[in-house]
Amino acid sequence: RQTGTVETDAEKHDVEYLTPISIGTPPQDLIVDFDTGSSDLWVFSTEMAAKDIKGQAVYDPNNSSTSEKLQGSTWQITYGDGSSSSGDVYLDTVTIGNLTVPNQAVEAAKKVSDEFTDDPNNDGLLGLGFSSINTVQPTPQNTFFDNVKKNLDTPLFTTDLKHGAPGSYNFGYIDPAAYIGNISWTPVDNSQGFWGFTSPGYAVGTETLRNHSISGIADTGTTLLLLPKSIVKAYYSEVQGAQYDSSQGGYVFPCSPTPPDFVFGVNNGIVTVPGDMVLYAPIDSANQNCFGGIQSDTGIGFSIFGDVALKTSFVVFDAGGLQLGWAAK
Ligand SMILES: O=C(Cc1ccccc1)Nn1cnc2ccccc21
Repeated sequence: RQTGTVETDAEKHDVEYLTPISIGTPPQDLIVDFDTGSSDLWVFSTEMAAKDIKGQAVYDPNNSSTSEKLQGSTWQITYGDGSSSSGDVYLDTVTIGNLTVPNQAVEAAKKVSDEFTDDPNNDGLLGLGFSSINTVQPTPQNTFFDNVKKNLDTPLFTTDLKHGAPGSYNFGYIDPAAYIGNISWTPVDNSQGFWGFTSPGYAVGTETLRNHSISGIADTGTTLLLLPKSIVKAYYSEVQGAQYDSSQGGYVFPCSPTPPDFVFGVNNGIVTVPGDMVLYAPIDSANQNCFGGIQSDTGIGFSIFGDVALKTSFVVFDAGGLQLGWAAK
């Protein structure tokens, strides 16, 4: 039985968290976005057109003595923000920290959309969602976590994302030094392939929790906290000068004073998103107005507890108990 840990670095404004992995023999090092909101492990590869690669590291299956083409298999994924990629599939050895999976499905990109080409630091994605939504055809493949979990002390991983500082993903154990107080546990609905859960309510600032069921997913691949329009309006009604700016595609408000905290329930506990985390990023060079870290989930069909929510907490993604644990830190 094993456990593992790997450090993840926050990009500017914590827009994404990038984590090192190794693929093949000899090991090829890439840095990818660990994404609990999807379930494909795909990487930039030597099968792509040179014009679509701008600074990323690429996986070369021909340079790995352990790669084996999964004949006839292809993949194609489109994310909620419209970005997309596609290609073919190899089985190869993948190592994260001290954990190795010998025959992991590695999805080699042949095409990626501009959002990925224009993100030089990101060499691909490692899905940590449920394997039921893996896009490989004709036979969907297992995620790294699904393949490694039989070797783990316990089938869970934890996230400890931070604001503008390296965080960590741990596999197979809960580090008691990584959080304070108690872990609030809530059941996971994985029927859509996501780490879905329902929060019982929310509060703005120091008010008492309002009963309002919020069904959403814990998604490290989404930057912001995307909530029902009514809650977003209630929150920004308490932020001086806040307004919906269609040119920015969301609520913006003066970067000072610090806006109120946003609190959401997890079972009988609460998670507090400090006001200064709702100040997602300045939209002008004078840093006068800021884009909000809380925006509407309209059109998605569920809420998304992205990095703005996750980086406030130590979160346990427990596939054994099919539950999520949230703790302060
Ligand atoms: O796509 C989204 C956010 C989103 C926006 C609008 C509707 C639904 C969801 N997150 N995401 C989760 N994993 C991702 C991977 C790449 C890009 C975005 C990714």
